[in-house]
Amino acid sequence: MLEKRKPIAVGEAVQRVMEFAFQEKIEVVSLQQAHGRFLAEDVAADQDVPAFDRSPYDGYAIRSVDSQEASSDNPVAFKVVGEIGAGYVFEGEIGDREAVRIMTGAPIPNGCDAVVMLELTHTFEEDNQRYMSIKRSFEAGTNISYKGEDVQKGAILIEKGQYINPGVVALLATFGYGQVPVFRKPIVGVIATGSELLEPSDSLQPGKIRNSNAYMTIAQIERAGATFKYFGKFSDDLNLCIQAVEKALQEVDILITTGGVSVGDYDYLPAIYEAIDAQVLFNKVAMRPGSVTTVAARDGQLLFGLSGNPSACYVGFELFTRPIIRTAFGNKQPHLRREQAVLNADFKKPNPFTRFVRANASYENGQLVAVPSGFDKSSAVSSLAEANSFIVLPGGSRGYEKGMQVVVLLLEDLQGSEWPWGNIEKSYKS
Ligand SMILES: Nc1nc2c(c(=O)[nH]1)N[C@H]1C(S)=C(S)[C@@H](COP(=O)(O)OP(=O)(O)OC[C@H]3O[C@@H](n4cnc5c(N)ncnc54)[C@H](O)[C@@H]3O)O[C@H]1N2
Ligand code: MOO
Repeated sequence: MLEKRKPIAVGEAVQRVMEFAFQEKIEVVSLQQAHGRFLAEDVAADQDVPAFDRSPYDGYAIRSVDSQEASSDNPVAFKVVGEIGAGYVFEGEIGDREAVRIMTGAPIPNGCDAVVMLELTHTFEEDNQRYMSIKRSFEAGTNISYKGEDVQKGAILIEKGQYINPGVVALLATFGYGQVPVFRKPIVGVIATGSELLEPSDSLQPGKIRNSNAYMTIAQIERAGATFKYFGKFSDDLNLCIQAVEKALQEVDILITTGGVSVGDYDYLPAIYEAIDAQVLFNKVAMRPGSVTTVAARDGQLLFGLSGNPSACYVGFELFTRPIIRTAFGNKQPHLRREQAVLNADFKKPNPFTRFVRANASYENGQLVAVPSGFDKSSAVSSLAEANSFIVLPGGSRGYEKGMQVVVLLLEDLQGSEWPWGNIEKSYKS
């Protein structure tokens, strides 16, 4: 049994977890299913884009040399010798003062080197022949989208590990990826423990509370990009919990439990880890909230014992579980993005341990400004909805004042940070 708990630094705890980073696994999905996934190989351009010189406008393709004498006093007429829409190729040859009617996206006919926008032309017919005239000259290259002007063949366009956003989907489609290799999502199991727990649609009863952690954690798992599997809530019964954990471990890559990690009579997590022969990596971290966060490993699987207190559970997930999920996606920056911000409110609580204050960070006059998002206790649920960041307040101080420069960790920024964040636990004053 775990008796004495010695807190370790947050940085040390993160490192112990990261040593269990996954072997990346790859699967192939259809392009329609690729959004929100992480690309498992570099995408190189195997063709130029555009693949041929093309017209960016509806108008007439001409040889610029034929337009040189045109002016408002001296319109020059061109014989219209053909028409070409997007998707077709003009096969003919064009001669002196001849033009081809061309649509946006159509390839520039051989011999032509400029496109005149339709609005700048006048058309007429003579002897059943169509003509168009212009009142000014055009340089060679006017209104031509050149082959390769967007992307040149051979360029690396997207690197392995990149999050697939709608723009990446467009590139994948452009380069022929009907099927896309992506990193497999780890399956993260969730078990809530506590005899006090009701499910969200249950009516409240004396002494009971609704289980918010399981659903919050499920949402965090999805935000991190993984798949969840919910095994339900279990009352504080050691044998039931051991069975539930064993069963869940057969079906998941990572298992999260919430609650039962402290020192209460019914806090069974330490006993569960012992019973299933899991190796505890740490069971106390010098942080608030989430000091009780416990992580264990068995046969390469990680078990996250997150706190029952909602804010502590939330913070434990973001600091320790999220980066493990992100490394499974080949992400070299799996940790929350670190930024500097101005603290926009006094924070007068003494800080024995490094504090991760749920906060709202936004730009004001080009400066990132962070303000605590509500009630600051590890039991708080109300401060989470508005939180898009954590303000990091290193331990060993009696409080912090409005206007100070602080480190913030951004929760919703897809572009993470590398480890180390830098020593975020170091006092701001020294
Ligand atoms: N004597 C000590 N008591 C406590 C210590 C300590 O060091 N010595 N640590 C405190 C700290 S810090 C925290 S954080 C909590 C952690 O407790 P547990 O993680 O063991 O969680 P529980 O005791 O099961 O529950 C704590 C709290 O959270 C509520 N809860 C539990 N599950 C859920 C859920 N799924 N959804 C919403 N809320 C939940 C539960 O009812 C309790 O109120 O321990 C301190 N105690
Ligand atoms: O684990 Mo607790 O969150 O330090 O309050």
